[in-house]
Amino acid sequence: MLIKHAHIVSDTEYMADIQITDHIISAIGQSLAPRDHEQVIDATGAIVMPGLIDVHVHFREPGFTDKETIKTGAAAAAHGGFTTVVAMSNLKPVPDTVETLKPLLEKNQTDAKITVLQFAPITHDLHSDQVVDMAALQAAGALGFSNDGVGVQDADTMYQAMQQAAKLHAPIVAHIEDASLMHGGVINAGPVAKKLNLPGIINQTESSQLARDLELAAATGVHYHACHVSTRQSVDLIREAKKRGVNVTAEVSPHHLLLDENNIPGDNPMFKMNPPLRSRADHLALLEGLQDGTLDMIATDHAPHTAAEKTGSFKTAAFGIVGSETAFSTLYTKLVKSKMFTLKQLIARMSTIPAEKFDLPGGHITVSGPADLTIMDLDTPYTIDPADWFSKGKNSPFIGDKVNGQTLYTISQGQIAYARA
Ligand SMILES: NC(=O)N[C@@H](CC(=O)O)C(=O)O
Ligand SMILES: [Zn+2]
Ligand SMILES: [Zn+2]
Repeated sequence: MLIKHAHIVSDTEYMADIQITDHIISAIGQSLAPRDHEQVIDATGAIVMPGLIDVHVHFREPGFTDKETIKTGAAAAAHGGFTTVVAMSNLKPVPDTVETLKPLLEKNQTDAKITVLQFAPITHDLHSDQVVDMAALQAAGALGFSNDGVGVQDADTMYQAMQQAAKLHAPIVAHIEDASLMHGGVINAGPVAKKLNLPGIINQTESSQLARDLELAAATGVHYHACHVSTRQSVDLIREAKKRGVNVTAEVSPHHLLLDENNIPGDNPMFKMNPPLRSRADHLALLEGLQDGTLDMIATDHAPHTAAEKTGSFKTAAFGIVGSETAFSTLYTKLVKSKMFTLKQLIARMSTIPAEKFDLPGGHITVSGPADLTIMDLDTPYTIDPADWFSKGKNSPFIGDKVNGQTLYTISQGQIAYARA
């Protein structure tokens, strides 16, 4: 395959042609000539960036395939420009043994045109007592360990898990939530919760468990990754922990970067997710944390649910929104076009940095590197419409928004995973 007239935006920005042989970038140069029978893509007017990488998606298979399957989730990710994703393990059965993990890993390969990697759980059945056999699950192919969906409530369980993971050089990827502080909350504790008469979730539900975990991470040396950071207190704790050398990385979701509780238009569960949209002050702290590197990367927390689960009230609807097919366009439109971030900074946080921190392929456009590339049209505005999506989940607060950033091609391991018709 030959990509002509590529405006490459990676570590540096320049014009070149890119030649792909099998799954590798074989040449980057000026006026490369097509080989016999070579497929030629003319990228004139678009940008070519390293394929996006999302370390936090929910594909719901096995167990909840009315919400999403590996096939639909991976197609949605490819449509969003992602060439590698890492899937969470809040599934049924939870892949907490080699017997349940193996078939899932196989299906991640066969049903996806992009690279789908997998976290195994930290504990059996996501309960807070018994740590899984991490060595066996890692040997079977798990990238790391996460109980995403629920916090690990017992400190000693987390401590033991971190000790095991540290030995294996495997990351602990934490959904940080002290269940005893939830009190049935469904929205951020604050003026909007009061106005809508809904039970609130205080910031300390997240930050108090994060403080515990950072102490345990410091003691064990494990690579500790904080999922969907949502509060200013968490940003402060991570900034301080990094200063003293704790091996911590953190992600923030597009919705927490783009919205806060003031954007919630009444009791509409399209705006319900865990952790919730926080205050304006929290929102600004997350943007600042992403800017200064306290928050390393952006991850979507793509969380599809059925239409029935996302209608009605905040009180009864499921937590979570989809993100794969809107992340790049919404972030590009609101953060880059407004000049808050440069395009290079956004791409670093959506590709280069997650690749580096989780030791994943891609993140750069280089000769001999993997042919994981996304060709993106930044010029043509369009309106976000779930009818265009591959995901089964249509639960998004961004429906109807006018954005720029439309994927033309997603090329994963040298193969076209998505092409705009
Ligand atoms: N984020 C959510 O609101 N929901 C996620 C779980 C999670 O990411 O914690 C889900 O699995 O639906
Ligand atoms: Zn979570
Ligand atoms: Zn999640």
